[in-house]
Amino acid sequence: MDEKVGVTTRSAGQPLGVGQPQTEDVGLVGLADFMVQRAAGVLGVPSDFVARLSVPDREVTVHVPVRMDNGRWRVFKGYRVQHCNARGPYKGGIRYHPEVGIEEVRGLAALMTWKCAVVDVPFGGAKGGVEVDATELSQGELERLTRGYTLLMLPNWGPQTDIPAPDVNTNEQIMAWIMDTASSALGRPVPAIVTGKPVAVGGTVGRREATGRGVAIVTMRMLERLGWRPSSTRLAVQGFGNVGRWAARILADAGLKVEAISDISGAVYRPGGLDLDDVERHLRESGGLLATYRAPGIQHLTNAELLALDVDVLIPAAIENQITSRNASQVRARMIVEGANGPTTSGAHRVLLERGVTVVPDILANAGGVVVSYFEWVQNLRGEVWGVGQVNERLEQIMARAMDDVCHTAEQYGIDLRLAAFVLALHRVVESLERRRAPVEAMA
Ligand SMILES: NC(=O)c1ccc[n+]([C@@H]2O[C@H](COP(=O)([O-])OP(=O)(O)OC[C@H]3O[C@@H](n4cnc5c(N)ncnc54)[C@H](O)[C@@H]3O)[C@@H](O)[C@H]2O)c1
Repeated sequence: MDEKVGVTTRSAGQPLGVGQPQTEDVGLVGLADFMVQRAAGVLGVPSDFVARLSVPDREVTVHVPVRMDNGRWRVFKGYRVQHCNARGPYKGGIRYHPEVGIEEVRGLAALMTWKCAVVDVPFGGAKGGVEVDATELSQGELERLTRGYTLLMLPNWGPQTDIPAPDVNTNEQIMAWIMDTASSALGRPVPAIVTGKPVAVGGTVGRREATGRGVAIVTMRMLERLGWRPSSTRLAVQGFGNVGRWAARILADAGLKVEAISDISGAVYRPGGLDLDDVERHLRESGGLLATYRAPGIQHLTNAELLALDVDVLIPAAIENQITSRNASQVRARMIVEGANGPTTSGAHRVLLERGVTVVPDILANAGGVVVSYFEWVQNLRGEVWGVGQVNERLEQIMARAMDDVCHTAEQYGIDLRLAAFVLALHRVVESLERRRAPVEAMA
């Protein structure tokens, strides 16, 4: 998945950037708005330019009629927001959620612009959503909804225009339906119109683990910068899903001691390190949750206790708003790598910085998914099929370079890594807009 849900503090109709956070605990989108404003201050970007970037290029609302299994029609509301394509085609996931709304989609579309710019892939930012509780639909209804939404959005999508991907409650199969619907409508195969597809229909190897691998790459890079030895670094990971599981596994393979992991049922902790193979075996065989895992030396904790464990690195990789101004002072890790989107609120971030904790921000740390989406798009456009070694090697190069760029920006301006990531992203977007519209004398 490319992106997942966040919270916004904007009120209806209010553009991005106007609603500066007033409260201590502003989450994902509100915090991003605020960071863009601050980044503009650091770079001296004029307010009219920021205002221009505070609203999306295009917002499309569609009403998708779907014949339900009982023969009756239902109409679902769907959105696509295209924020900015200064650096390349719009790119961003589609989420199916009953509470998805235009404001949330608008905020997340802008975040994609910044995320793609931080890792320097040639995409702009977009996001889509359909107001639906996907668990209430049969597979047939879900397929008809997806095909209907795709047909209505097709005038705005295309390999060089806007390329959707999975997000909350959408998956590889839904991307395959999108690709199939677009290809049928256009009369030719267009795999590059969507990423996150199954490998059998033009998806790429390495996509599933890409975000967790990216988290692991930036973590290792940061350890190197700080001079910490992997073998004496203790790690706790909140969330053992797509992102957390892969990050934990790859970092354990790199020699770190993964002492605690958690899922929605709670956390398991073993000082000295968990046997992740044994945990995986348990999850596979029981089809269950971590709360039922038993092994010698294992302690069961709550998620809140995991966040406060005495470890060196904490990777929150579950959901947003986990580290807030209420619990930030209890965090004992010296480094936080944000695998999830928006796990740290604005108030918490301030507390952590005051305490000298290094926070590797989400728009950098979890960008591995969109980087490998970019690889999928490139393979589709060129008719190539890359091996897993090539995908992982190029992912490593891009994530490591982005980490270095963000650290360099932080040093250059004497700012924290989150602000540095936004400064870098804003700089890249503004530069591309300016060069595209530069007057003749700027070419000298
Ligand atoms: N999957 C991606 O490619 C990707 C890309 C970028 C960002 N992200 C972000 O990473 C985070 C995790 O995504 P994922 O794809 O791994 O999701 P997932 O659904 O695969 O896994 C989520 C994990 O978090 C746990 N969890 C859920 N609610 C929890 C709670 N209240 N407390 C503690 N644990 C809880 C779940 O049990 C599960 O282990 C999200 O914030 C998502 O937006 C994911």
